[in-house]
Amino acid sequence: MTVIRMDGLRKDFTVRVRAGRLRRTKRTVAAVDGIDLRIERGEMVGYIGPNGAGKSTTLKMLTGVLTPSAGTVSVCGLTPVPQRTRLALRIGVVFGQRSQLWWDLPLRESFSLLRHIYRVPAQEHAARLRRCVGLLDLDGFLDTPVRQLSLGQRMRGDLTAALLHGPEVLFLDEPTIGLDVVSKQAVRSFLAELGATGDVTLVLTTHDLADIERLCRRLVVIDHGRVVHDGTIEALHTRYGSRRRLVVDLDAPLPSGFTVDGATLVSLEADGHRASFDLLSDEAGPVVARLAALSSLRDLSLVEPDIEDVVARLYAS
Ligand SMILES: Nc1ncnc2c1ncn2[C@@H]1O[C@H](COP(=O)(O)OP(=O)(O)OP(=O)(O)O)[C@@H](O)[C@H]1O
Repeated sequence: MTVIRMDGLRKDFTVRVRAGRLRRTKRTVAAVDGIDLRIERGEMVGYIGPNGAGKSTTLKMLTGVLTPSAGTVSVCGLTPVPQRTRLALRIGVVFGQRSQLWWDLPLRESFSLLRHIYRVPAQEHAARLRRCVGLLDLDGFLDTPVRQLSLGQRMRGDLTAALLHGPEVLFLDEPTIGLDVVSKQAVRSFLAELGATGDVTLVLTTHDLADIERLCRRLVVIDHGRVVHDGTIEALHTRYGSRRRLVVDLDAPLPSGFTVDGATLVSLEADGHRASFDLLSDEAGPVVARLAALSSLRDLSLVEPDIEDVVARLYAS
């Protein structure tokens, strides 16, 4: 079932720019420039792009904060701006840089207020809260006022707050920004668990590609307001010719200019005792066997292609 539809979605902003010392003229910026996208129920989609690509503007149109300049958008069968109140009951929103919690209230009381705002039956609320408290380890700070929480604790609180009314779609804008490694892991594991149920559709924008690798099967990359890639991370690697790298430590040095079927030598170190090869196919076995026949192998490791590199190449192209 399709839960998010965008057809020719567009958002233009009019900005004033300096034209000489005193004069200013108006210029139109196409923040989102004709996006067509379908997202199915239960999908976990990474929505990424360089700074200013139009990610936040898209999320704002999906959540009913901004009216599109052209095109149509629907989330859970609703049109976000005119049906914003109804939509709020069906979606959850987490902005890493902003909190929807009450600054002076302990977390527990913020959650209780949200229960009343969303009119969630007490039992349902208690069950969801129990689950979040368990998975996000909130017990130690449920009674602490939000202003005294660390960023990681606050983010865990915000995630819980976004889920207590049982949304069908969760929009996350930079959910791990500024978090320490442990909190990042906690947030990622929690989202992975949430996504694994298949009930919640997740749309995630982030500059941290480890979030995407951990969580998203599907990656939508936008640049200058347009979709430049829509598919799996593997498809992105294939498109950019990313190769797994095989690094071997050998007893005898390899001569420079050495060739082996199935791989390309990319570097030689330690007087030729350590060699790195880009594998030309998914199978490392035959190449390893050929190398072992030449000289005894002391050690070997396989390095997966780095998504950061691929995405940097995609942004640059
Ligand atoms: N309210 C606004 N008025 C004018 N221009 C805007 C406004 N909001 C966004 N823009 C412009 O629209 C473009 C897209 O901005 P947007 O915030 O959606 O990008 P983003 O992909 O979320 O970037 P970032 O990764 O930096 O958050 C940018 O050129 C930005 O300057």
